[in-house]
Amino acid sequence: MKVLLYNELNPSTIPGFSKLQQYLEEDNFRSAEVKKIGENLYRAKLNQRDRLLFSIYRYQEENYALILELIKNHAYQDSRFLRQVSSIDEDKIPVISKLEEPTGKQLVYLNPHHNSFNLLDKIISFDDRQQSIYDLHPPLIVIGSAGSGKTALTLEKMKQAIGDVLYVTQSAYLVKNSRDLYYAHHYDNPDQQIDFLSFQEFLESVRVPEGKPVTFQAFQQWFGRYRQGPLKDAHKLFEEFRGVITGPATDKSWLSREDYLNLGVKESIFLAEERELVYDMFEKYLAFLQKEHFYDSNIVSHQYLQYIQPRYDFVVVDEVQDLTNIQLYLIIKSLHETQNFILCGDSNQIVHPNFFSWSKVKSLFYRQNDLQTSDELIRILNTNYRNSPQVTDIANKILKIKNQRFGSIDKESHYLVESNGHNQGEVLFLQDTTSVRKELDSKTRTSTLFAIIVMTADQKPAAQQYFSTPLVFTIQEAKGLEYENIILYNFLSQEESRYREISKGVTLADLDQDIKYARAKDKTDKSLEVYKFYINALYVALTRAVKNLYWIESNPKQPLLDLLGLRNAQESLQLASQNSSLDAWRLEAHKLELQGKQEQAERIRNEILKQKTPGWQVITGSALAELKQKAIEKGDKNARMTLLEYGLVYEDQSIIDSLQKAGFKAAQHPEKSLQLLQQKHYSAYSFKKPDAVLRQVDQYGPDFRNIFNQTPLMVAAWMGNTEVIKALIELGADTEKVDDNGLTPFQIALAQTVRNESYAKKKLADIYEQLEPTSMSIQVDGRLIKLDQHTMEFFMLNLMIAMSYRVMTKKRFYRPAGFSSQDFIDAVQHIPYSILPERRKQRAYLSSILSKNEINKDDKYNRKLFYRVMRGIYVFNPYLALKVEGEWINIYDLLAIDKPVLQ
Ligand SMILES: Nc1ncnc2c1ncn2[C@@H]1O[C@H](COP(=O)(O)OP(=O)(O)OP(=O)(O)O)[C@@H](O)[C@H]1O
Repeated sequence: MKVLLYNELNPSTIPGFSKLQQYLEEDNFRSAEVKKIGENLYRAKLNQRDRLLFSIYRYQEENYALILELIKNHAYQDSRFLRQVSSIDEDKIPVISKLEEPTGKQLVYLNPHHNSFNLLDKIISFDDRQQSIYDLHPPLIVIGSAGSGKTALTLEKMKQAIGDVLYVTQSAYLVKNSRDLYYAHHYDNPDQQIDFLSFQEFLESVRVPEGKPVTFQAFQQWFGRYRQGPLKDAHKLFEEFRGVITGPATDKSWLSREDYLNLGVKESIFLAEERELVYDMFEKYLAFLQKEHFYDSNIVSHQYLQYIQPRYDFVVVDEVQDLTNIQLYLIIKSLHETQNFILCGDSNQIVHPNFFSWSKVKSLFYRQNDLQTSDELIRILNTNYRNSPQVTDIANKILKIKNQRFGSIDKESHYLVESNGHNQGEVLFLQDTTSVRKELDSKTRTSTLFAIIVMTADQKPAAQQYFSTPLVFTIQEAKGLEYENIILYNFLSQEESRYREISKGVTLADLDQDIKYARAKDKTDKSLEVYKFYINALYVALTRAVKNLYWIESNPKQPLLDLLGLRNAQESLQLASQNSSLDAWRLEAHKLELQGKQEQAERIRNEILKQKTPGWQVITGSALAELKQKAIEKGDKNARMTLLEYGLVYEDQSIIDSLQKAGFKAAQHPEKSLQLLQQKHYSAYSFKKPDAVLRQVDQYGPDFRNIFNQTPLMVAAWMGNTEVIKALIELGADTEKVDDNGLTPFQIALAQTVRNESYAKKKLADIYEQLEPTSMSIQVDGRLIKLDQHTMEFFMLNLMIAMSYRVMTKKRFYRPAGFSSQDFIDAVQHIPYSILPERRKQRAYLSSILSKNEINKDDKYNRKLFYRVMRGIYVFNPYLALKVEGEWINIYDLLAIDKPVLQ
């Protein structure tokens, strides 16, 4: 077999590597002393002490050994790839003499010219073009179609950066995805400090703006009042405000009326005669923002130019085409050295007319600095790793038509795409007949692998009339999604005249030629921007299909379809029935929710999962106040029992005390009552098998609240039920919800760890990673800081929250109450090595984190988490706020503990 090396490894630092390499190449497993120690994980022996860890993959009928890691001195516990394997007794594992059969693990692509590979969530071998970009120094602009590896490449490139690094993009979903890819397989780089932020978070990290960001939904609601006027299209107006009036200028918050009226025909989506009215509306919009406490991120970006300080050594901006000039400008201002950036994006994917062009981006940078010439700055990726060649072929034809008809928007936006071809599929062109619709609907309605895309929200009802799947998207919603199969429903027939206009004058012979850089044929065409939207929309819609495209049109005889080679529409089709499990649907709902696609997620929950709202009353807020009154003042026995249970669940001593005082007997024996409580309410969580809990989840969804306002994940964490936790996480249970004590499931598990040695030793290692949120958003000095899960500050803050109730209560007689290093030492003593290595449990280390993050300490990385009340005693910074379920809340209010007064 061939041997490839992970790019982070240096063979010259691996003792005896060449000998071992030779053994592996000769398939001589015996001499290499290969042993299988995990799922597709093998170790080979370098010498008495050191081991090499590798995986075996196949590519084009050949086996490859992919060397992942050097294990020094038997220290398997430090391995990035073996975290879940608690201990390895090498002597008990037999040596494999040869590889028995093909491993079945296939690589998508392998570059024959390289003997190393990169790794994110999966193995990546860069193609030549990717590799050449990977080898370049910033500044760089990476342009490429959807699925060409822009994100993968830039993330790998980011690993080379040193110092303070920012990854920023518009979509919060993409941020989370990229962060998870970056740290996949426990990647760790001590030379960098990275912020993964959405643009909104980036703004908040400069200063948390007052109010909430204005959303299209809020805008649309407000605009509804003006529907009677001549301007009818809320979306178009919103785009004009954001993309034209507030977005482009960097020297003012918005264009004056005069500037706006004087814009050229290609700089606005409204006709000259409409602009007065548009500007009138814009002024009303400004008043609306102020009155309703919304903010427009463009306007705020401009205001923030006065506050922004250089603080990053390296910046990556992903999907840059979704940002406006002023937003990008603000980001650049956060760099110490202007050239240390990578931008990536794809202007063919713009489905809102924001007048983005690469030349504008370039000129923004040139104004900043004398950067290199444009050709050096921009690199284009053109192999597509996502779509089938059949889909890519149609996508390329669309790019050619766009180029022929409108010329190149700029030199950088015209390129064709090659398919990597590992996914084969087909494009089916269908007539919009009853039989086609029925066949498609009946065979795909319960499949998560089929989605329908229409152009606008107005067209959704027509599609929904015939297709009952919840997965119906407008083009705006479909951006960034991908499905194995896409159904395009009357995409052209609904807008026939526009698409006729788009294909006007383009001939089949034109499409035979290669794409070339050219100006538009008709330079005075006023509607270029509008048409660009339609052609981009089509491009985005069909490139959502990973494999197959089902293209249905009521009028299949259209010039554009002709050009695409779609001529004889089938009037019927036969499909095999496609069904997805309920679990697959649950995951789909979860994924869509994370991406902000509430409508489809709700429909899945209501129509497919048939989730119900629980019939019981949840005790929280006013219901708790009523219960207290009924129990204590009115002496109602049932109420007393329920209140006692509530008090026990939340360890609320004041409730238990008051019930004792009121003479309620059960309150005299809390231990016994706790046992009874568990039997009564948590029996489903006491079985190893998760079935009983999952039956409830089937009914109410994974995040329903029980009567004590706990989600299933909180209870499972409390009980330490590993299997239930795993099952819930697989179904997408939310790790960031909080209970009435303000604790997340992760903090509940930490609290149990502190109080229970066996929980710490036996349970925690299995559930820790599942429960741990990827980050925690805190606000200090009016700025957002995102504490990533792998920082010690994240751990200490969560632990302190988990202990707060007990420590603050236990010590309430000592003044002042607070945490000492000893509290932390006690708390972490039984935590397994895989979670917290010994060096991080040392007093000196724990004290250093406390003191480094004390509000008055002068340290660049001071997160100002703690306030020192006296020597060695710390409490939370009284001004610290946490983002809980989207809202900022002061930590003392969240945990309902007394706030200290600052000296
Ligand atoms: N050389 C490669 N070998 C194998 N897989 C690759 C390679 N390059 C990229 N991929 C894979 O292709 C998929 C698409 O890559 P990525 O998400 O980085 O594309 P993108 O250009 O950022 O797409 P989009 O614009 O849709 O976000 C990913 O799963 C990535 O791992």
